[in-house]
Amino acid sequence: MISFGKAYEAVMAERWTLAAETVRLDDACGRYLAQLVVADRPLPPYDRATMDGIAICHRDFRDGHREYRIQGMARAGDPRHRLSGAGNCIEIATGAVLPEGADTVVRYEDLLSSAGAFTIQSDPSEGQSIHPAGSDADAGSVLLEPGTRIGPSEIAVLASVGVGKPKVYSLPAVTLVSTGDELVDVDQKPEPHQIRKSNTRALRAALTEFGIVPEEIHLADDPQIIRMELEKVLSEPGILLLSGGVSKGKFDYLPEVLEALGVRKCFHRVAQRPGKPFWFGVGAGGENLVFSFPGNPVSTFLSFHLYFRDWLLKSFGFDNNGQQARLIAPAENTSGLTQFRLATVENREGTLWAAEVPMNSSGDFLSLARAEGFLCIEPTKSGYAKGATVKWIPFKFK
Ligand SMILES: Nc1nc2c(c(=O)[nH]1)N[C@H]1C(S)=C(S)[C@@H](COP(=O)(O)OP(=O)(O)OC[C@H]3O[C@@H](n4cnc5c(N)ncnc54)[C@H](O)[C@@H]3O)O[C@H]1N2
Ligand code: MOO
Repeated sequence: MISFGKAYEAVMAERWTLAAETVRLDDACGRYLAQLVVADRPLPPYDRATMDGIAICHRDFRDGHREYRIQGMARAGDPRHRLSGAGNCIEIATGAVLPEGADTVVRYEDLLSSAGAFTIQSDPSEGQSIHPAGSDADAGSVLLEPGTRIGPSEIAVLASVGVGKPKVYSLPAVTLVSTGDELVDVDQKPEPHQIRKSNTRALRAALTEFGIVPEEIHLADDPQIIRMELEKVLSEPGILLLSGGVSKGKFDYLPEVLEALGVRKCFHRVAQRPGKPFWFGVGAGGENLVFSFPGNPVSTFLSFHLYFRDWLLKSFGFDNNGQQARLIAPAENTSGLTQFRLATVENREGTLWAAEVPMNSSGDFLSLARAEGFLCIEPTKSGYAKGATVKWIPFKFK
């Protein structure tokens, strides 16, 4: 059995080379950029009016002009207009190009309208209500770095500079494997001695965060079938996420079958609770990583977030190991195992404060729905005072 720290390091040390592919912009949300994105022109590309009103030359105002004759109307989408002659103005819409010869915009609220003219009733400053060309970014400047997670705001940036098919990191092929003769599908009515599969459903849902659509198989508790099915999955590169069948039961065949199929065991059993029987290995040629999670629902769920999610983020270039929370109440852990305890958090002035959520056992998946993440409580003789800072593994995001 190895320590949690060593197990975590061993998983994170596994490198996975991510290829790149292009996707449609509308399919890019949640993916990770594999290219540099630069401004194709200054942003904004022209001096842009930020108010509806009139465009004037401020010198005219300084020279004492208060009434301005309307020379025309600049709408958003019009080519640049030209303002000429002292005491003239051009009406302008928000988003329109500032006319040549104008340097200031005065909003309608500060104007008195009369036939063919506007009178300024405020004291405008030179250059007001203009978003100057290039003030957000110069042409050629870097807007997004490779490794950036593409969210709605990054989509806006990509769209604005004309990247309609961004290059993103390819997603690893993932196969979800459920094991056990007691399991039936969600749409089946379980016999009294059966339960519905929930682990694979939860992991499939968790994978949507990354846009990963996994393959799925179920293995009956039969070593021959397990071997045959896993051999097929291992013949293609990819990640296997298994749940169940790795502890010490008479029907827990996975560790021996995986090794017989040439998957090198990196470790089996971690000094942690839940999740102790976790088995992790690397397939021949390094083309498969096998995360064989303990079957108890909380163990599978925790192990996925603790190991697989951080490993995947690391493959995209992120170190996700730094999240912390402070304990609302004192805690103890003299078990000698790293304990992961369910909790909810409250953000108080930028600091997360965590309150533990009771859990009956690692079979109590209902408790997951009441919590927002796991606290990592390392074993210690001295205990944790109220306010102590510990590692925090969130799985719900407000
Ligand atoms: N003698 C020992 N027994 C056990 C030990 C041990 O160290 N010595 N460890 C215990 C711990 S800790 C855990 S966790 C479990 C893990 O066992 P397995 O990984 O072999 O998992 P299973 O026995 O197949 O299943 C455990 C439990 O979870 C349910 N399960 C499994 N898959 C699903 C699924 N897809 N959806 C919903 N529920 C699932 C399964 O029905 C079992 O109730 O071993 C302890 N035993
Ligand atoms: O991993 Mo087991 O979950 O400690 O119950």
